[in-house]
Amino acid sequence: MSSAQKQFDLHWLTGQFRDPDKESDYRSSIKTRVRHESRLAWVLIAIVFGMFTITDYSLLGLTGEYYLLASMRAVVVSLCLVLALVLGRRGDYNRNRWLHLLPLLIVATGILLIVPLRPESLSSQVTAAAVAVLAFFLLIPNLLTVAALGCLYLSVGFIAAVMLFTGLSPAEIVRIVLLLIMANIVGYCALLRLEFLQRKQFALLHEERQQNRDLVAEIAHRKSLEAQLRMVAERDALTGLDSRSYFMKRAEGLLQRSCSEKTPFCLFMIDVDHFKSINDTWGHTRGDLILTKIAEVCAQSLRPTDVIGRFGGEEFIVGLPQTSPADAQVIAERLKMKVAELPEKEDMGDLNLSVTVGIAVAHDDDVDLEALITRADKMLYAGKREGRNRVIMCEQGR
Ligand SMILES: Nc1nc2c(ncn2[C@@H]2O[C@H](COP(=O)(O)OP(=O)(O)OP(=O)(O)O)[C@@H](O)[C@H]2O)c(=O)[nH]1
Repeated sequence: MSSAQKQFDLHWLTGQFRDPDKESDYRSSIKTRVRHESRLAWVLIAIVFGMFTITDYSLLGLTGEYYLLASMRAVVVSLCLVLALVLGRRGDYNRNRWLHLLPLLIVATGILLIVPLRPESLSSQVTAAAVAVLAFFLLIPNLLTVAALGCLYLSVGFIAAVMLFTGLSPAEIVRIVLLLIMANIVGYCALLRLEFLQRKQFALLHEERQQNRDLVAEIAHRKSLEAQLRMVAERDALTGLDSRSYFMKRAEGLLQRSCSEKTPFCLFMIDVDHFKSINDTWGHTRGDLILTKIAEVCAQSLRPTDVIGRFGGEEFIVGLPQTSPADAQVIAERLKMKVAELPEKEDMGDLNLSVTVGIAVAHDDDVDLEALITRADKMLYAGKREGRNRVIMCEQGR
């Protein structure tokens, strides 16, 4: 049996969940309904019990016996109304289970007291007792165990009262016993079935809610995985800049747009000079830090409309839409200067941190990003050849 099934396993005798926590959850979930229905049931029972004073009057008249009976009914009715009020506010199968038993005992006692007071109307009292047993089980909201206790008290008490106060023959008493046993069995089985059905319904609802919660959690998990995957695909893990592929995608779009809007577009290839010797001298961790700082400086110096990515190793790539060649030159010079002024290199002795920048300018009908990159790359290597730490722009006429 799976743990979920075990959790919703029901006791065959009481119809309750075997798992106390689950049973407590169920009882809490029906608390409001139980309070409302209990109040209604006990008000109705008080009215019905009280109305029998009219039949008592027609049978007995205004005799001492009638007054005794009427007073007893008045006490029972008052107690039922008080308990209806209390149950309406504090009724709870979890905490005040025995409060639900109290009105059953009071009404049962009322029924029992009628036996010695009016032994001549025993046949109608037997019917009333059997009906009361069924009502205890089926009409008054209660736990099966509590209803069964109330009915046991009524049935045993009724048989005892009959034996003590009516002088019926043993055969007639056996008939009454059988009738009450039958009423108890029918009521018990019906309420047991009801308890099973209600708890199974609760269990199904609970399971459905759990499945919904699992589904929501699964969706959130998948979304976060998707975001992580997107992050891995779009971002360079070391610098946080666009990855090469994501840069290409974005730059492609910007280049197309510049072409259709006939606005200038420039591309930088930036390479850190003598980076191998930085790694060799200060180690790869320091080299990584320098790369991160250069990336930061570059990203901060650009406009939000520009795109920057890590092209590979110690090489960065920048796309600048709506930027004239003259402006591109100024921006590249500024980037170069800012890298040279990086504070991170201050404790690195005589390190002269510098970058070489190759710039390519897109022409009006130039939509080939790869070709633009190749041109910028050529400028970059021209700059390297010419001694590094410089900005080289390709000739306007390709
Ligand atoms: N720390 C670090 N080093 C890297 C990374 N990617 C590439 N490198 C190193 O960068 C160095 C690049 O060296 P080269 O291609 O010879 O170029 P260079 O030394 O910068 O010389 P020039 O480009 O000609 O000025 C290599 O030693 C790579 O191992 C990285 O992510 N972190």
